Amino acid sequence: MSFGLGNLPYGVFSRPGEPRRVGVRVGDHVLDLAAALGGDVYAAPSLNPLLALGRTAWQETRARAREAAATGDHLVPLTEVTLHLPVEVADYVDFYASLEHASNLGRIFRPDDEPLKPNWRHLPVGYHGRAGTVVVSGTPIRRPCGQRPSFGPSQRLDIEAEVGFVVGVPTRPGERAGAFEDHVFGVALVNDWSARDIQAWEYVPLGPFLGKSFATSMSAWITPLDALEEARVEGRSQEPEPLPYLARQAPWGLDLTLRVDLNGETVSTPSFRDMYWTPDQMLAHMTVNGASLRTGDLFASGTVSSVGQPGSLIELTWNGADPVKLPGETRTFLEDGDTVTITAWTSHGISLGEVSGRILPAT
Ligand SMILES: O=C(O)/C=C/C(=O)CC(=O)CC(=O)O
Ligand SMILES: [Ca+2]
Ligand SMILES: [Mg+2]
Repeated sequence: MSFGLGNLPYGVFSRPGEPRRVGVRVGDHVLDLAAALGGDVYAAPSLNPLLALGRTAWQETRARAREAAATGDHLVPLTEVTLHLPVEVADYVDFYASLEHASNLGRIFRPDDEPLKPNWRHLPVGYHGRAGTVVVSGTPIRRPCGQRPSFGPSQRLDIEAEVGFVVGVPTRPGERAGAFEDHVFGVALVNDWSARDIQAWEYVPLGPFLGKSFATSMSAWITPLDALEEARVEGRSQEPEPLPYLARQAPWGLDLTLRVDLNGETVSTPSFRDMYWTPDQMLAHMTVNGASLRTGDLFASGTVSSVGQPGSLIELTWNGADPVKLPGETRTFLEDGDTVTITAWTSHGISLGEVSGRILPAT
């Protein structure tokens, strides 16, 4: 069964006319944690109070949720609930950790330069995104307007299939993060919607801004790290060897296969296993300067692209030169009414749920 007792991801749900509360997905049901376990932490409208409690409490909650799920009580059919943004997102950071994606985008955006800038193999390159525009899967996405450079609706609206990491335990200013599993609660699927025409014009020299800040979608379900134990793998080998603060202390590569569906047709199946930088290295890098973490921080891997299986349309269609074929039509970039759904699985059958969104016309 999908979403069996080895999975048990967390989300926030409501029944009609009732307040939001924390739930755990069990098959096609939501386990109402406040009803099953009692406690204010689960009656909250976001996972943040639970996130702040730390690893021992996360593991206790998981063990108790598994027992409760097995009894069959307090299970609400998914069809009777609305799912909400699971996390009150504090800060949002987006990395650029796929060698294939970074090389492809370099070739497309900067054809006269080396595809990878000299820093790329020395640190996980990233930028700060806009936490306030992170939306839950299923939220419609309005096509953005902006300078392309003439003003108007984006004509190159794209997706980025990513894996996101939700921070539970914060750090104080000046303090570096400790072990990955002591800070990171779990994993989400992310679609970092990107207006390539706006991006290409605005990004020099400071990086992405309005081309990516209009909306970022995340899955309704956050998979706890403990559900991914069997998917952990050594990261890809790195040359040159990273500085000591970036040294991997434990295997935090993840054997996940993503699937990108455009209007119901699978267009790519990138592997997260092939990422160059692993999420523990991203966390270490993000805090090495003393920048503090907050409960609810979300950091995403950057586009997950592997050889022949890119996580964006700009790569898949080579900037529109080579359209993808769908039944009875083709696509370069997204059209109004298109729906993109990203799913992911471990090789052991743990599902990371989905992140989905449909494009609405510009206003
Ligand atoms: O190479 C560039 O100038 C831009 C790259 C991106 O758009 C990628 C980005 O947002 C980070 C990522 O998703 O990997
Ligand atoms: Ca991105
Ligand atoms: Mg975004």
